[in-house]
Amino acid sequence: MSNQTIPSSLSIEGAAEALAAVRDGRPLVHNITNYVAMTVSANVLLAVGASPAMIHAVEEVEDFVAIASALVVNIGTLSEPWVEGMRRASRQAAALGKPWVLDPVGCGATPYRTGVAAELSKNGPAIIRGNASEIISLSGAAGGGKGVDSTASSDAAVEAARALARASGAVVAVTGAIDYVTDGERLVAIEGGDALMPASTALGCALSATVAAFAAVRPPFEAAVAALAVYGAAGAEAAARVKGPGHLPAELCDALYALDAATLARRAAISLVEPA
Ligand SMILES: Nc1ncnc2c1ncn2[C@@H]1O[C@H](COP(=O)(O)OP(=O)(O)OP(=O)(O)O)[C@@H](O)[C@H]1O
Ligand SMILES: Cc1ncsc1CCO
Ligand SMILES: [Mg+2]
Repeated sequence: MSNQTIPSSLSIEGAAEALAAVRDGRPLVHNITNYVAMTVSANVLLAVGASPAMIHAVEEVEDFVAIASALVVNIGTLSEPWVEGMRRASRQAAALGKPWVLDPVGCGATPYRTGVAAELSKNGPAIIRGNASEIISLSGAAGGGKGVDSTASSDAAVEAARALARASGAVVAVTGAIDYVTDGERLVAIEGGDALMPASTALGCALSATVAAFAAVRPPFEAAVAALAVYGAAGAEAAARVKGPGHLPAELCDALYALDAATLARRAAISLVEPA
């Protein structure tokens, strides 16, 4: 991996500037997310400097999208009334030109979940963020997962991510030991985080919400790269302070809140993989 030719908007300095733009702008982020992730996602968004709202009623999602700066749709604990809210919110975001992020939680685990994720992916998400199993499954490739935790490495999902980006028109972020962002042509790798992170539930969901906050202040590709670098740096910083996964979400919020450019540069790295 080489970052000799990385554009400044995709650099660590670019990520620090994007974080400053989130803190300055305090974007209102509309979340349709799962019961498990709601509190940690809201706390992570507050810690990063955004303003979260958890709004899923079919009766109000379109009106809320109209006042929000970005939307995240996470299918973690889906049921039909929620899915209808997801449909309406995502269509409204696309119609109003507001960025929305799809987190296809557990895609591949059941036909219903896979079908809903595939349907929503056609509603013009700016970014799709998932773990390796979810991205492999949503791309239509064989080898998707069983539940909400990944059974594959992010390295094994890079080709699926590229295919999904081309098919959906979205920027695709696939996370794991190394995070990757692709628009079907460019491929960027982000190093950071810690192996303890998957041992604490919904940190990926809160990451997708963070990606939405960055998409409110930057174009999708830059937003995804910056959000992953910021989150990876804060995750590594937090993991160094805890004895186990229990306090990781709280330490992650503290690390996001305090994150400065020097810590970001020390704890995360961004490299342009393609074009080489
Ligand atoms: N082995 C690892 N080493 C370093 N960081 C990791 C590792 N695995 C995951 N992460 C980090 O954890 C965060 C969440 O990514 P992950 O792929 O675990 O999401 P997820 O499976 O969707 O999580 P969840 O469904 O529990 O919300 C990302 O910032 C990612 O970089
Ligand atoms: C554990 C769990 N189950 C449905 S959503 C969720 C949060 C992590 O994806
Ligand atoms: Mg997830």
